[in-house]
Amino acid sequence: MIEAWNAADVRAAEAPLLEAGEPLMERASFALAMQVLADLRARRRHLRGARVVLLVGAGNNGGDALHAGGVLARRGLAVTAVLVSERAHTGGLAALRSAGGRVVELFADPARTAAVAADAASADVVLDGMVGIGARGALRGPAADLVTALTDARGGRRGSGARVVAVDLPSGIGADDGTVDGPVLPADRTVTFGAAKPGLLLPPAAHLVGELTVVDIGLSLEGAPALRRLEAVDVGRAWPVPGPTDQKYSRGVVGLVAGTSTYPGAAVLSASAAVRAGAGMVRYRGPGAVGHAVLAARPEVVAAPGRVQSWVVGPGVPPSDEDDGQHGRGGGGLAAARGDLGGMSQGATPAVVDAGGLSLLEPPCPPWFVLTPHAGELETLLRRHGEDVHRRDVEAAPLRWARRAHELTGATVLLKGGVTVVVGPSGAYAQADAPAWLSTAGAGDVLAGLLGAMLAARSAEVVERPGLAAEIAAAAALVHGRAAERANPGGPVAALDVADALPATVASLVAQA
Ligand SMILES: NC(=O)C1=CN([C@@H]2O[C@H](COP(=O)(O)OP(=O)(O)OC[C@H]3O[C@@H](n4cnc5c(N)ncnc54)[C@H](O)[C@@H]3O)[C@@H](O)[C@H]2O)[C@@H](O)CC1
Ligand SMILES: Nc1ncnc2c1ncn2[C@@H]1O[C@H](COP(=O)(O)OP(=O)(O)O)[C@@H](O)[C@H]1O
Ligand SMILES: [K+]
Repeated sequence: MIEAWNAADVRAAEAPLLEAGEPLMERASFALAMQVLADLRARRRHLRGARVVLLVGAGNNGGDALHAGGVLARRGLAVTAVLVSERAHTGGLAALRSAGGRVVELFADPARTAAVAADAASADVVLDGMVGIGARGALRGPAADLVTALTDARGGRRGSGARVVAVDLPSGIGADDGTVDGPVLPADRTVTFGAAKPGLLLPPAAHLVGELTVVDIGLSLEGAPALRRLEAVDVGRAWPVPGPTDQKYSRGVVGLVAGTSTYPGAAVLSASAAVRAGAGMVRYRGPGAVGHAVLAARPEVVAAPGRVQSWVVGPGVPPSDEDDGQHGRGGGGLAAARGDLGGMSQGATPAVVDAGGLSLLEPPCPPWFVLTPHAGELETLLRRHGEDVHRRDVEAAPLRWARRAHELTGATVLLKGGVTVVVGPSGAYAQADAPAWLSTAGAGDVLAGLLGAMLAARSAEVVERPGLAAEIAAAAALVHGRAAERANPGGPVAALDVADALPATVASLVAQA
């Protein structure tokens, strides 16, 4: 698991060590230099003569870059520091100069910005040390102009020309929330110190981080992290592997309220995913014609009422304001979902509430209800609660708005997207496991069925431990993303293929753990 800590927590953990005279900056910058050397060795035969440009701001982030530059210059690399501010870390500057590094005072001669950017773009490595966790707001002044010019000089493409290594974080991102309010230089790698910061894991900033390296500088961080990211081993270890005394009811029954005559496919996809994820049983409850389609695809599904350990409500059910009255026919669709959800809020059965189910919610909900909106659906849900928010706001600050939805409803919220953000009563997760190929119709229905099966398997525990639903939801996002990758590595996937890849994906996660 990757744990990410807010800037204030990192500073608080640094303070006593700095007071005790621990050389934190030396540790950080040495590790940074070693990472740069390792990356260079992988790309060229000789290090001598490789060109490194440091972009250096006024604070300790610039100090890290300058000290690392000193280490690299001593190894024979040609290092140039570009100062974007009048002030620069004194010790770092002295270290670089004594190692033979050059210094360009860009702040004193802004007309040179384009030329400096062109030179940096053709170097082997650019270290972005303009600001770290001490930044206030978007980059401004010469730093902002240099980033804009350098992004132009690289043709806007990451991976072309100089390799960009961000020091602690790509300068200008919101360290705690991943917001991007101005120019930011996209990194190929980010070397972060002490602990990951939430902004490195959250979109939109997460897309500018590249490969993430966390350097241990000896901080002891206390309390709960601001954000977590599950890794394969966490999910494999927690997977409910059946034992010799298990039977279908102990493994969990998923009740599926999904699909209408207009959208029967969603029910098929959710049912397939729940069956393929190892549910003990899947019960379908919905319009008869849809039930026939579900049974034709998955004969394992049972269309009779009975015991249920988790509900999945809403895939393929249009929101209530689109309901034209036909969806309630045949004892299924919206009418069934509405009746079921009302009863479920009172009971103690976990539920996944997706798509049209979201419009039926009547908060307060228990934390074992997991809402699974995409950004557009979250906009609708939040606006119904009086928030003046648009989809673009949700996309610009997903953790903030997922958290708001959790506060407003009481439910656990899984916000779908390229990075899936989950917020529950004891913390938040950000999962980035899925290839972009997964953004295809029906993928969300598969996630709903998969999550339903995972909640059903640990139904009683999910109700007892308020934070568990979020952990399971984050795990479902990981499994979903990995199944998409497994279904067709590097290429397009269809939603049903993702469901079909679940058994092998789960087997490999369990085997690795
Ligand atoms: N305290 C320490 O000894 C350690 C600090 N570390 C480094 O120190 C960094 C934090 O250092 P600081 O607290 O000095 O802060 P930063 O270096 O992140 O930035 C602060 C400086 O940047 C300028 N600035 C702020 N916002 C700006 C903006 N929007 N546009 C342009 N310039 C802006 C201000 O002049 C300010 O002095 C961490 O990110 C990390 O890289 C690491 O070396 C670990 C140890
Ligand atoms: N750019 C992306 N990269 C990776 N996964 C994505 C991306 N965009 C969306 N997804 C994932 O694809 C799925 C789409 O779900 P959803 O929007 O509900 O589609 P549908 O309603 O058609 O099933 C979600 O699991 C989401 O997290
Ligand atoms: K930086």
